[in-house]
Parts: sequence; C-alpha cells; structure tokens
Amino acid sequence: MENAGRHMAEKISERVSLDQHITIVIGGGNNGGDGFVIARCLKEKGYQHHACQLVPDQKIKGDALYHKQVYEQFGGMIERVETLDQLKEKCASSDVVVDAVLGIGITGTIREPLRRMIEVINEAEAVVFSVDIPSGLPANENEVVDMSVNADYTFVVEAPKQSAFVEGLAPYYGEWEVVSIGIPLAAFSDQKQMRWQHMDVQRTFPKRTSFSHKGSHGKGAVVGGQLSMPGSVALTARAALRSGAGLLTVATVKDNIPVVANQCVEAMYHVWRDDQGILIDDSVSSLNHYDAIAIGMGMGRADESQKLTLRIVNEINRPVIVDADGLYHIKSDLEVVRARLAPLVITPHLGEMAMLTETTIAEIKQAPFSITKQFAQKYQVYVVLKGKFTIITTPRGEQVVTDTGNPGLAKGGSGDVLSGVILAFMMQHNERLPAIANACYLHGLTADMSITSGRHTETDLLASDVIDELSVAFRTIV
Ligand SMILES: NC(=O)C1=CN([C@@H]2O[C@H](COP(=O)(O)OP(=O)(O)OC[C@H]3O[C@@H](n4cnc5c(N)ncnc54)[C@H](OP(=O)(O)O)[C@@H]3O)[C@@H](O)[C@H]2O)[C@@H](O)CC1
Ligand SMILES: Nc1ncnc2c1ncn2[C@@H]1O[C@H](COP(=O)(O)OP(=O)(O)O)[C@@H](O)[C@H]1O
Ligand SMILES: [K+]
Repeated sequence: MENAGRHMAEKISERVSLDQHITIVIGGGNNGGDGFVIARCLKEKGYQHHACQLVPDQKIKGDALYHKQVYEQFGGMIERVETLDQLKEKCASSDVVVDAVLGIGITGTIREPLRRMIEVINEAEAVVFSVDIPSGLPANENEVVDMSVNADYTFVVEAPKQSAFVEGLAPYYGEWEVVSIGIPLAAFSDQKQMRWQHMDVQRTFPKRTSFSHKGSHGKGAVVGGQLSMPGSVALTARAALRSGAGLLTVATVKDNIPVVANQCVEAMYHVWRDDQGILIDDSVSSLNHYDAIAIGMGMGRADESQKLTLRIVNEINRPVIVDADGLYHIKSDLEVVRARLAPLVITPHLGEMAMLTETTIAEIKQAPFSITKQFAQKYQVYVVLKGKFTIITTPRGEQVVTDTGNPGLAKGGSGDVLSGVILAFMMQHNERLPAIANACYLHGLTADMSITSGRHTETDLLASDVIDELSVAFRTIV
C-alpha cells in the first residue's frame, strides 16, 4: 500500500503544479488506504490538499487505518464528509480530485450515500485521477456499470484489469497507466497480467543465428485470392516476407498470378485449380511440404472453396492460420476443427467471432474474454479476436491482450497483413503464444509509429504502408 500510494503521488505531482488544489476522496477499504498514503505524500511535497473521508471511522480498518494514523501523525487533517453538499463544496474548490473511494473489492450495486457521491464527483469540473480503478467500475467484463466515476486518468496497480480492455467499460478509465509496486502480482491478487508489452516482445523475439539459411526461417504458403481479390493474398505474402519468412509461396488462381507477382517479386507461385476464378477442391497434400499455411484471405465463400478449406484443416498436419472467408468455411463443420491435432489459429474480427459462436457483436463486446476462451477450449484452437484491443487465447485458455494499433488500421487489408505477420512468426518461433502475440503487438505498433512519426495519418495509412513500415517497429526490439 505504501509503494502503491507513493508511486501514485509521484505520478500526480508530474501532472499537477504546486499552486493547484487537490481533494482526495477516501472510502473504507484498501483503495481508501492508498488514498491516505497519497494524501501524506502530497503533503510531504507541499501540495494544498484536503483529505476527505466519505465513510464512518469504524469502516477504516487494517492497513488503511494504519496509514490514516500515519497521515495524522504527520500533521495531516482528515475531514469527515457526510453530505452531498459538503462534497460538492470540496470538489468545487479543487482543481484535482483523487478518487480513492472504491477499488476492486466492490460487491453488488453501489450503495448510498457513495452512489450519489460518485455522481457529485462526475459533475465536478476538477480533473479526476482514479486510484487503481474508477470507483464503482467492475474489474471484469460482462458486468453492468451501476454507477462509476468517469476518470480523466487512472493509475492502475501493477496490471490493468479486464475491464480496461472492454469497449463499454474502458472509457471510464480515461487515460491509464500502470503503477508498479515492486511485488509480483500473484503475491497479493488473483488478477493476472494479461497485457502483452514491449518487454515481452523483447524477451521472447527469436534471434537469427549467423549460420541460419532460408530454410531455418520457414517455408510458408498463402492460399486464397479468388479472381476478384488478388490484393488480399499479395498483402499477406508481402507481410510474411517482410516479417522474416524464409520462403513464401502464394497459391492462387492462374489469372491472379501476374497481378500478385507484380506486387511481390520475392514470392513463388502455385497455380491453384479454379472454376471461373474461384479456388476449388484439389489435391491438398502438396501443402504438407510447407512449415505453415495461411488460408482464407480473399477466397470468397463458394461451396468448392469451402470444401477445399475444410480439407486443408482436416488433412494438413502443419500449423494453419484461417482468416476472413476461411472462417465462414470452417463454421460449416466445426467438428473438423475440433478433431484436428496440429495447431490451428483463427483470426476473427468481432463480426466473424459472432458468426462463429452464433452470438451477436454486442454480446462479444460485453464478454470478449469468456466467449473467446470458451470457443478456444472447446475447439482446441488459438483465437486472435481482433479489434482496438486484440485478445489472444490458447487452446488451454491462457489469454493475453495487445493494445497497440489505432483507427488508421480500420481499413480493408489490415487483417490480411496481420495474417502474414502471424504466418511468418509462427514459422520462426517454437512457442505459439509468443509468436502470435508478438505479431499482433508489432502490427499495431507499426501503425502507431507510422502516425507518431508524422509519415502517415489515421486517414491515409494503408495496409500496404504498414508492411513497408514494419521495419520501424522491428528496429525497436532487435
Ligand atoms: N490487496 C493488496 O494488497 C493491495 C491492494 N491495493 C488497493 O486495494 C484495493 C482493493 O481493496 P479492498 O479489497 O479492500 O476493496 P475496496 O475496493 O477498497 O472496497 C472495499 C470497500 O468498498 C465498500 N464496498 C464494497 N462494495 C460496495 C458497494 N456495492 N457499495 C458501497 N460500498 C461498497 C466496502 O464497504 P463495506 O462492504 O465494508 O461496508 C469497503 O469499504 C485495490 O483496488 C487497490 O487500490 C493496493 O494498495 C495494492 C495492494
Ligand atoms: N481502432 C482500431 N484500433 C486498433 N487496431 C485496430 C483498430 N481497427 C482495426 N484494428 C486492427 O486492424 C486489423 C483489422 O483486421 P480486419 O478487420 O480483419 O481487416 P480486413 O479483413 O479488412 O483486412 C486488426 O488487426 C485490428 O486489430
Ligand atoms: K478508485
């Protein structure tokens, strides 16, 4: 608690000048305890502040009581705020409110008087900094917000909670950052560190040995692209090559090959049998010569292509990544997916995930972690649920989130690029989860760096720009 509060006070002092007035609103649990530590540290730094206790004295116990006493011994004055008018007055005379009312220990609907006190905090003009989580907000997905502080900034202790990655709940946090307290998360909490970070990429990214040759980095195949969609496979193939694939073959319909080859001279080509430009069922055994296969991009939804996709999933014992139209094909027979033994990665966006699970986009948005986990475990697949936050789930149910990327990626083709990066990384990494998470992280980071560098804006960034800029993100980790 001492570490948490001290670090948060440090963060607050980086953003608030000494002439600004701060009110710390304090509740009855350990979140309130953090509030007492913050009050003491801000006092030590010379801030004009009020420490307002919103609950009766008997509610302050344990570590929180200890830190309340330390604050008082340090000359701090605690004001007991009981009425809404008292709280309104405090908020009105403050530039900043530090919200240490409720943390992750809330149960049930928010009780009075705290309920209306949260409303008062939200109505105030002051900037609101929440401690660990905006008071009243659930820590996990799939819970309704009864009443919550709407924070401008949140200092989350050690690891962001699930709700920070759920579309309907994340905005309550405002901007957030992690405050490390120097104790492993497992030592004091059942919350897990699920955010895949830059240091995780650096820790896990495989190094190329000086004696490596093209065969060491994987021989991949991209299968897709009906006649009307040559660009999709070109993007996947180019992204895979830029991401270090040793050899890459594009299997597509004959008439697409000159178009794709024009975009991607390093690739090799396999003329796939077609019927009027649609990929049809053919001998798939040749695909067993590759180290990994990505299928589905620009493939179209024809029955013959569906048959082909299901055969690949059924017969190819190499890692397979299924994206886009391929996801519609596997939905027609998920038992084939379940029966498969070799790794299968699926990369749905919200709409495709809703289709696969026969739910709605709204339901997925509300419970993305549990719906994805259920599917991944049931069908023994790796699921990459794409969006502003991308959730990666293993067949065993482990989950990580990447939160890089920006709306510049919300364009046709971005998903094709991601599949190419995943394909390449899967071939160069023995472990599946880090390979996939690194791909998602670096794909998003590339888009972010393209914008922050000023080379692109969210408006003009194209999927092919992301491929060209991958090296900028890669350079941050090698
Ligand atoms: N654990 C650690 O070592 C560390 C923990 N840390 C910090 O502790 C926080 C978690 O603390 P916690 O578990 O004490 O719970 P917390 O969120 O303060 O809530 C309990 C209070 O809320 C009240 N209350 C509950 N439900 C309510 C409702 N519906 N409506 C109204 N009131 C309700 C409940 O009241 P009661 O039910 O007792 O009347 C009680 O007063 C965590 O977020 C982080 O900030 C960090 O310092 C790092 C180390
Ligand atoms: N607002 C956003 N913020 C961050 N990443 C985004 C955003 N919108 C889209 N993306 C990313 O862009 C990619 C889009 O994939 P997808 O929807 O399959 O595109 P497409 O099929 O059109 O190529 C995913 O990796 C997704 O995470
Ligand atoms: K709080």
